[in-house]
Amino acid sequence: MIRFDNLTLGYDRHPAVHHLSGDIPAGALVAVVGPNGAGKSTLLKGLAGELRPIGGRVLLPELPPGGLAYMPQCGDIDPSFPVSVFDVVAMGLWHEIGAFGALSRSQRQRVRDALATVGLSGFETRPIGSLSGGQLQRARFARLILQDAPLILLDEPFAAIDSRTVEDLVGLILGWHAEGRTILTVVHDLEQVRRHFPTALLLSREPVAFGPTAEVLTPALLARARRLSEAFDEDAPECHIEPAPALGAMPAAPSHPGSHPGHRHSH
Ligand SMILES: Nc1ncnc2c1ncn2[C@@H]1O[C@H](COP(=O)(O)OP(=O)(O)OP(=O)(O)O)[C@@H](O)[C@H]1O
Repeated sequence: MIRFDNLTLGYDRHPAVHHLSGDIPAGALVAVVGPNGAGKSTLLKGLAGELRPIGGRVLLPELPPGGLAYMPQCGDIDPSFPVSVFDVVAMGLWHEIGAFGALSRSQRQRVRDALATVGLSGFETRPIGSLSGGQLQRARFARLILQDAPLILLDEPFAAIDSRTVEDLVGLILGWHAEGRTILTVVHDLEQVRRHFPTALLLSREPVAFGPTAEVLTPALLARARRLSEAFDEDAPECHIEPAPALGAMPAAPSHPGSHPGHRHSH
């Protein structure tokens, strides 16, 4: 389970996500939606530990090494770096082999299997910079397959990707969900969310709703998110609004035997 406890995240004390409280149950597949600038990427950065909270905290379950996989929108792979597709994907095994370890035979086979799963067999020796946008996204997913993390955070994984590749990548995500992993994905296309994601978190600087997708993506709640986003004062000096109530629609968190919430990012 992930617990948000009055979490406020931002940059130089300018808040981007205000007073988020509530629980995301273990095993949930959550689409994070909201207008541009709503704080979706900021929330994922906060969860990934890349951003310290301005206030409140995030509680994550105890995770094994490499147990949190975070795929930012971009910037995690430098296409000008002279490295092969195979080597980039093999980085998903870093938590098993360390920074300078050599791959065993079976690990090399797992890299090839992950490439086959995303439809990139035959691309092993290609320089990473020679891939198209969709092929690069497939390679990033292959790396995630190898990381094998119980908690997966994806920031707009379908941006500028053709519909066939989106379908393939959604299939992978649904497979991870069926395996019991917890997945939060920023998605812009609300039709995709309605079709594939059982739960949605609607953000607009502050939480608007969380729960079953059909109850979150209603015209009234989407309009409220738009209004909040338009009314937001970018120049507000620092966090001053009152805490929002905890999100009532958040499903109760199931107990998770063997997991002891670890305190992270407290402020
Ligand atoms: N590194 C940064 N430094 C300062 N402000 C930032 C930084 N990154 C984001 N922001 C601001 O925080 C707010 C939320 O941005 P964020 O990227 O989280 O929104 P988003 O919902 O992911 O938007 P989009 O849908 O456009 O990707 C915006 O006002 C943005 O300008």
